[in-house]
Amino acid sequence: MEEGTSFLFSGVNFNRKKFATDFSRFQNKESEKVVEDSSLFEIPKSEAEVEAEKEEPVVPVKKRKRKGQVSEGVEGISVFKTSKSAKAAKAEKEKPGNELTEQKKKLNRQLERDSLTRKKYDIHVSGNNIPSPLDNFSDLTSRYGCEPYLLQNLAELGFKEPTPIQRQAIPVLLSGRECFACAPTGSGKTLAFVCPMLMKLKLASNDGIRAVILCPTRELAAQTTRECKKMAKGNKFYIKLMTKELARNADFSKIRCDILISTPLRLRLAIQKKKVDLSRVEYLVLDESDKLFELGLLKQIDSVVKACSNPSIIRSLFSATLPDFVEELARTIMHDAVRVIIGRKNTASDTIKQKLVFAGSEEGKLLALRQSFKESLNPPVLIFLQSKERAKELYGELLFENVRVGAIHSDLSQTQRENAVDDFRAGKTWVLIATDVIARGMDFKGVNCVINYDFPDSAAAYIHRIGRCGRAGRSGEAITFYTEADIPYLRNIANVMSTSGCEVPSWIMALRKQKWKKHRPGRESISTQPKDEE
Ligand SMILES: Nc1ncnc2c1ncn2[C@@H]1O[C@H](COP(=O)(O)OP(=O)(O)OP(=O)(O)O)[C@@H](O)[C@H]1O
Repeated sequence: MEEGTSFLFSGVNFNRKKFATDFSRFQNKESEKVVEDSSLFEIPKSEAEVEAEKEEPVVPVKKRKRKGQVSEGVEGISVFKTSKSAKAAKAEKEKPGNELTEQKKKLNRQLERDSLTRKKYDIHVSGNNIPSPLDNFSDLTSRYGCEPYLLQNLAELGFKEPTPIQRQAIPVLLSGRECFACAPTGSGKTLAFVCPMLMKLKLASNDGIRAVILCPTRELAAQTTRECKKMAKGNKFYIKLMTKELARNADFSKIRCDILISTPLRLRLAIQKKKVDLSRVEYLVLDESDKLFELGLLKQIDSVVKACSNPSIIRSLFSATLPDFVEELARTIMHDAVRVIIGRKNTASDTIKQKLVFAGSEEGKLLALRQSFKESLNPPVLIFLQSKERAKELYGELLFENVRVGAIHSDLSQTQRENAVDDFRAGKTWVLIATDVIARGMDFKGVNCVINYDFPDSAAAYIHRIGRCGRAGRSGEAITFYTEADIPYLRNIANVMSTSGCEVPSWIMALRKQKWKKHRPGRESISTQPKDEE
């Protein structure tokens, strides 16, 4: 099917042989018509159906049994029905009664422990037979045979304890389950998908690309590549970042590559040129998945997912914001996926102090910014604007102040963009003026303050922008300027603020909630020049 007309993931083949038992079950049900092309779509079950299934003995089919799959951790009583073959269940029945009771008791104790751990770390899960969360990183060895190099790298990075998303998402992925995960910004999602990936791949091989990570921007792809390399230190994996040059000219059949990290556009280009074979990919991650599922990127994602045709692939979606439509879309393509949510969905990190400031006008914003710099400039500071034109204007205004300022937006060359990020990371610049190009995923250590000079164009954009500070448990401050034009959308941001425990004036909470389409009002240019001189 040509990409232009395909619906997302419709190119993934239904493996009838592999799912023969399931398929025959569908065929037997007169009430359910199976449409061949939609076989991968998971139709949500009604409560009655779920209840009925509880009563019936479940056909013991293991759909995605993989080597080394561990199922010691379970969610709900269904484990007695689903995780054992009929033969094993019969044998178990024949065991002396007390042994069976002991096993059940043990299992129940484990379930209780899992549930307490999840409660403690605010982990919310749904799905069948969910593996137990990790108590600590050494569980990776005792439960999954993790190689020492990985634990050593974790220790060298100073990671003593897994973060909540790591506690649950790592065992899910290691058990061969697909997963969609939502956890706050700066909560360690990268390691949550990189660690199981390295453990699954075990060693470098000549088999071609076995893992793909897709990121929405080049900067994030480059950062993820660096993180992967850090975690893989001591193992000889070939980890490649898809550059423009590689996407255009490289023949991947001639390049050793175990793990490929790319933006969707570049990978699609390589696929179209038939220079990359993704049929052996065992592990696919869509990072910042809600961004990837936005209209502009959907076609590119579609072609990548189709090209990853290995039927036993494990796909996972990670983001700090997971709108319902992405979940719904994901459900239709993922098989027996586990959903892992940390805290409440679509909330900001609670370590960020958030503030709304009425700036009145564009001129007011500039005055407020200068004032705040004068009173307390606490670098590093990130300032977000709604367009590259406005980012350039503000850069021009601040350049001659006594502040070391940098800028990043899509009009800069690749090298200039890299330099802007590197200089900010190295502390050469104190203030980085940016568009949303770095709003997601970028991990700048120790950003103290994020200023939304221009009001964000969605609640998700707000959460990601301010999430550049307050990472990995550190505190941070987020200031959002607003003008009259932004007032209709204030309530949406106020909701995010109050959910994460920040105070919001009651008049804002009393505003009507708006259905929010992208909000990018025309704004006066940023300038201190009196208007008649312009
Ligand atoms: N177990 C851990 N202990 C301490 N720090 C950790 C741990 N895991 C990750 N980190 C650190 O936390 C920071 C944030 O991690 P990461 O960039 O993966 O966050 P994220 O959840 O992907 O954020 P975003 O939603 O913004 O993409 C990084 O600096 C990372 O090194």
